[in-house]
Amino acid sequence: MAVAVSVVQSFPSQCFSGNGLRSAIAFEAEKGYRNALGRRMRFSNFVFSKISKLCFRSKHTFVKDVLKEVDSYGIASISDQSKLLNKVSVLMGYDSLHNLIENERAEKQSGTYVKDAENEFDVSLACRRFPSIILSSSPRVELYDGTTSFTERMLLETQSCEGFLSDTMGEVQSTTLVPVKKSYQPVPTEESSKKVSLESQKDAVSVQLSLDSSISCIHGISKKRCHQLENCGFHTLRKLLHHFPRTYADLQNAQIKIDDGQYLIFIGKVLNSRGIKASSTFSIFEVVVGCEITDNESTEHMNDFGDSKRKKTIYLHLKKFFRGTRFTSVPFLRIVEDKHKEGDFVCVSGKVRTMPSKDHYEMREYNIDVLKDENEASFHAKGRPYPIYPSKGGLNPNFLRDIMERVVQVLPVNIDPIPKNIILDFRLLSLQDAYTGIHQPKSINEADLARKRLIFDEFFYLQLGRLYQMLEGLGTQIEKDGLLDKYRKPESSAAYMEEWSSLTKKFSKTLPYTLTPSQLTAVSEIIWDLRQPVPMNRLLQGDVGCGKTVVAFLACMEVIGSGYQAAFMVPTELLAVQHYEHLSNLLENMEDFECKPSIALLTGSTPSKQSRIIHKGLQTGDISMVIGTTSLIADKVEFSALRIAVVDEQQRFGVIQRGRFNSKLYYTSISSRMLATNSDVTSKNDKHMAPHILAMSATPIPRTLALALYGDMSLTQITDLPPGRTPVETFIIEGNDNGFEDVYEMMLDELKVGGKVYLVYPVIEQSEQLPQLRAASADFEFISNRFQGYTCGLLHGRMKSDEKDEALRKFRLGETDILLSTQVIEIGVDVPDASMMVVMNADRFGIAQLHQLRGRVGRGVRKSKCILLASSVSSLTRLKVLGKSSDGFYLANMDLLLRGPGNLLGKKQSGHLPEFPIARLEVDGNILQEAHLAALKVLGVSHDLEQFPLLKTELSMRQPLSILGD
Ligand SMILES: Nc1ncnc2c1ncn2[C@@H]1O[C@H](COP(=O)(O)OP(=O)(O)OP(=O)(O)O)[C@@H](O)[C@H]1O
Repeated sequence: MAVAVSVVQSFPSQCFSGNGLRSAIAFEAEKGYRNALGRRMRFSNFVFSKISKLCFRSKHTFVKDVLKEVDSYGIASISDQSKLLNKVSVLMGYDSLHNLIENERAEKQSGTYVKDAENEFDVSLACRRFPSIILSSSPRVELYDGTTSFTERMLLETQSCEGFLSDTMGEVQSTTLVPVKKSYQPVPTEESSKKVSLESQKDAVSVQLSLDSSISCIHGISKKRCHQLENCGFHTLRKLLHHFPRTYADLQNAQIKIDDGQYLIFIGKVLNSRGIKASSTFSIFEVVVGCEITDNESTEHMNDFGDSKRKKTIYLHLKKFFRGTRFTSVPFLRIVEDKHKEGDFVCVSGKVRTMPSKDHYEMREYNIDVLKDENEASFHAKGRPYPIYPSKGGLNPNFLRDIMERVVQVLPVNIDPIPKNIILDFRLLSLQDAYTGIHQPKSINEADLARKRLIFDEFFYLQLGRLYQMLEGLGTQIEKDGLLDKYRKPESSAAYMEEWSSLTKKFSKTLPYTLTPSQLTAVSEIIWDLRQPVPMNRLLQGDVGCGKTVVAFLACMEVIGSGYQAAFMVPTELLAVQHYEHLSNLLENMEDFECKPSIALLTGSTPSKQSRIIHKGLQTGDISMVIGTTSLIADKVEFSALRIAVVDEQQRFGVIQRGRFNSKLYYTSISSRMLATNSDVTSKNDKHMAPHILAMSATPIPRTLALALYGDMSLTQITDLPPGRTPVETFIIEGNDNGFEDVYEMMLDELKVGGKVYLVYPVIEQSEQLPQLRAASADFEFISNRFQGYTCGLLHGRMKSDEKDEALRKFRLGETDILLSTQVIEIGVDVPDASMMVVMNADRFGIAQLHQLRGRVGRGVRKSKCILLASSVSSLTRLKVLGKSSDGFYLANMDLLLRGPGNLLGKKQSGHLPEFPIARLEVDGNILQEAHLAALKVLGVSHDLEQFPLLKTELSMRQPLSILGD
């Protein structure tokens, strides 16, 4: 008997459910036995092949025995043949051979017979054939004769309903992880069955299960389901568990008015339950729950006692559908019926669907909890968050919820790689609790805590990985400790350095203005960093026009003063030329001719002969500083001693491009060529070192984002603007006929008093697809005619670089009064006396982008204005934020919140932003900071993570370690 028991459990009927086999057996039993030997042999071969093909554990003793018997079927006696067919029928989920034959007949007669795998019974058809129980109008459907056969009892012994019920739409495939019960036990109640199976699973699996175990080890999952999950990319438990709920339905306690599709929670009594065998492979389970609901708000129907609450009873029809012959067996249907007995007090939550009969509602996605007594109701009535998963590959949401529940229940406790003290210090949930809390929360608070822990993990491993790689690149323990210290206290990581090199001092004297306090602090911080034994990796941020360029120039002078070289990389040729001219002008004013550094401009448009000369000069060290575009990082550009690389508008470059400078190493022992310096930059050790990197960002990046993008960068911020700047007056106007007329009037007024106007367009040419967009080229003639007596210029990305330079030069020199441009001027263009900007179709630009554009005016002492023309009334609201604030950090934060990091950073940069499946940078900044601290803490204890092998493994699982900058 024990053998039979284990077999029933281990070899699900699904393996034998093909109608072909059933028909063959039915035919053989009815017509066969007396068949000719050859025919019987053919039948036995057929059965043999079916069983061996379908049964995944054909080595099991019982199956081996069955196969042996099948093999000798052709020569067996009639009674043995009959016994064997009976055995195979039972294995197929039928009560007996007789039952199999009946089913075959019934299905053929009812016309529901479909060949083999096509035997899919339509749910709606089944529902029509077996309408819901409408109390008092239809009696309880009795489908069974009430006798429980021996085989049924066997099934009762070996299967708790739980396995079946949770795999609502699939058949069960047992795994070795579940212990087989050897002796008869009473049918367990729901509570006890759950407990026993959970504990035993846990014990059994804890040794073997890990987050990266295959999903096939989930108890009771069918092969079909397994494939389905794998096709959706859920190959491991981790992958599956990381399919997080999109949201949680806020289960409301049901009120008098119930709308279709609402997620509600009800307390009520089971009035009826039934299991229906709709076909040989399809069954329906229905529970009817009667709930009394009150209307707390209504005061209309006062009763005799002055009770203002209206009450009524509604009926919930909870339905589940099962596919597979095993689920149509009498014992199974009995068990599911008995799970919810008449009179049971239950709490039901889920999505309601209205039914044609008044006050009757159907629920197909639901949770049901049997309550001990009425006292428990108040606890449940508070509502449990109901996870709603993002759809994936057409997976049934109920199935997803069920499978998550099962996985969560068997997760071992010891899966957490993060050390216990970090968990305690940062008040985190354990990983196991976090997975439970996110998929099966008892309250929203629990879901929040779980979410926090999982977000923490996303950030933590990112920070840990980055810091780990940086530490690996450093030689000594002191350097490593120094680096960690630096990141531990970012605010005090740079000391104020008053002592500048003589070249830096001389250069600062050539400036036509005095540096603002914030510029001074920034220069000093950078100079301090330049003198550290580790390469600097610093991000210089500041609002538009705050004067970052000069700070970077001063940093370059500091290294040039000690005999090293500097490179200044910008994203456009326009900007390279502008910076080159700016620096050349400043250097011209320098009195001491002797120490004047030689500078060069290298862009894609530099003639090749001149490029060769520049390459040579950089190689020999004759050129101290080069300004250029990405041509600077070309392999053929070799430096004699590159000590600092400034990357302006660094968000326009990828990590790889920035990282390329790291390969341009220099030897720290190089002798100082500029003897005038008294700085102490050079180290005594003769070793090579990567250059210092000073990145500059014009789009202020919120601290959170900066940390996520460049967790390895120190931050310097310029917080004030040069004196004399008046805030740009911003107008937000709807771009209709009247709006344009007003704007043209304002432009005329500005031009009359000698102002210069930028007109910014979203596109160069008019497009048929987007006729509402104003185009720069198309408008040129119109604007020229409209503003006769004033000259117009055109600037856009499709022009040749010398044409662009020329257009900008003319505008700067006042040869043109109006510059029609696209967003090419957004970055870095500096024409201090430009006093007005009009942005057409301003809603096409992001808030941070508009702030950048607006920053092109108001860069001098002239009072400036910026007019944002909205394409429609609806877009006015979003733009109004620019009218209210001129703080770039605030606006960047707003943009981050409104449009997310991808849009704020632009395509290129956001491509380098790691993916965070659950975290949202715009709101989870504080968790990122904590994760950063935690990573520092861990690495502080063990630089190479040798003391935390689990963390190291997890880290390499999550992000294969790669060399920085590549
Ligand atoms: N301390 C200062 N006092 C007066 N003017 C200054 C000062 N510092 C810089 N400037 C001037 O302010 C203008 C803007 O400076 P700069 O181009 O360096 O700004 P930026 O921060 O790079 O701005 P953007 O991000 O818009 O490119 C320049 O014309 C520069 O000469």
